[in-house]
Amino acid sequence: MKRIPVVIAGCGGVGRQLLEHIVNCRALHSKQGLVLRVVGVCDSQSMLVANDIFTEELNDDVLARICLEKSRGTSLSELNDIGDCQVFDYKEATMQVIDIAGLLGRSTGLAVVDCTASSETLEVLKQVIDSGCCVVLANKKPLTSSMEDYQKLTSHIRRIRYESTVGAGLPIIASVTRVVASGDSVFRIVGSLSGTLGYVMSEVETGKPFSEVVQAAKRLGYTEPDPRDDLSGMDVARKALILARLIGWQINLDDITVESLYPEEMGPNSMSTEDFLGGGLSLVDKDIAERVRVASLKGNVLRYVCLIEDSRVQVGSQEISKASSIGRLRGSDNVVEIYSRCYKEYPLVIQGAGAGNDTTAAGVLADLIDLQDLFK
Ligand SMILES: NC(=O)C1=CN([C@@H]2O[C@H](COP(=O)(O)OP(=O)(O)OC[C@H]3O[C@@H](n4cnc5c(N)ncnc54)[C@H](OP(=O)(O)O)[C@@H]3O)[C@@H](O)[C@H]2O)C=CC1
Ligand SMILES: N[C@@H](CC=O)C(=O)O
Repeated sequence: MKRIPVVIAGCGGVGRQLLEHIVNCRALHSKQGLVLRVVGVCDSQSMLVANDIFTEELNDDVLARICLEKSRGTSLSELNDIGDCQVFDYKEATMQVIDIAGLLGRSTGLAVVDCTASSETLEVLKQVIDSGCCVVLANKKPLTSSMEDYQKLTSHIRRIRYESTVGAGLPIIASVTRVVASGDSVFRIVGSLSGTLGYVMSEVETGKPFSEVVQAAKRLGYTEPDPRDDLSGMDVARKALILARLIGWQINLDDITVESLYPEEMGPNSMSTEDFLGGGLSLVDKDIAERVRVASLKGNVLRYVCLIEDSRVQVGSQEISKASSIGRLRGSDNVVEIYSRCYKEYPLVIQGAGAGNDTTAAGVLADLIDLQDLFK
């Protein structure tokens, strides 16, 4: 039986769902000769680590308790009674992950999974890669920092997987990677890459207020922790940057033209997420409803589109024909069209659920399993 040690950073919607998938897939993985050993779990304040990372793991009862307590808003630092593991504060946690990577990198190997929405994990992840260990990301921020950081993280390309950063569980990164690896050159990528904005745009068409459907998208687990990351277009810009870098473009986030759906004075420096959702956002309702109405008079719909073409990346709202592949999208579905030498006239098209904890965590789990050959 191959035993894969795993540390999971982040036990919010995606991280908890990943823990549940791991436990629910025990029998399936066992048939495949695999065991995923969760040796550590972190939140923003602390980390739980198995007493002996070589021989022990956080057992399934402990993982279930973590999921339950985190869903109630409890911090991991309060779970001192959980048994058979140690609790570290945030500063120690960072060192713990680096130490575990150092120790297991020389023996069995280790996979560190980033299910946070934080930029702070980048430095640790670079060290994890340096230690010979693997990284799996749902978090886009480490890959959308400087070009230098990106190159460092992807310097051992077999050790990193990040399928869920673009299109959640959809095989977009895998497909683009295969196209590029075959020497086929991608010259255009166009799509709708936000589950939140896809859902919001298709729901406002039915007459619901924008502010109401944004709140629903948050409840459904589609949005980023602060939905302004979605509504500002920055989350789509990050996905676009990941794709552009994957096809070989050496660009940064500030090279991308991004349209925000709310005014700058409602940004995170001016109001809390609660105030934004609770009041600020409704000020945008009228404007969006009017844009939807005008588009509809022409047989069009409003969609938030990502375009990578001619050395330019732009993301923003567009009036688009109802009959087009993007115009037909409903709910949180994403669609992406990839044009290349081999897919010149008729693009390679990938479509399906593009957000949600279940599909995102499933994508992360599939990435983990994909790394199995690197473990002893
Ligand atoms: N939801 C979706 O549909 C998709 C999400 N993703 C990505 O998945 C990631 C997670 O999303 P989601 O689960 O919804 O987010 P949540 O806000 O629900 O959870 C984030 C978790 O990360 C923890 N955390 C924050 N900072 C740190 C840190 N520095 N070190 C360790 N842990 C930290 C938080 O801790 P605490 O509990 O203490 O606050 C929390 O447990 C995001 O990057 C998102 O973009 C990607 C594709 C789709
Ligand atoms: N907030 C994102 C989640 C996936 O990356 C989205 O809505 O697409």
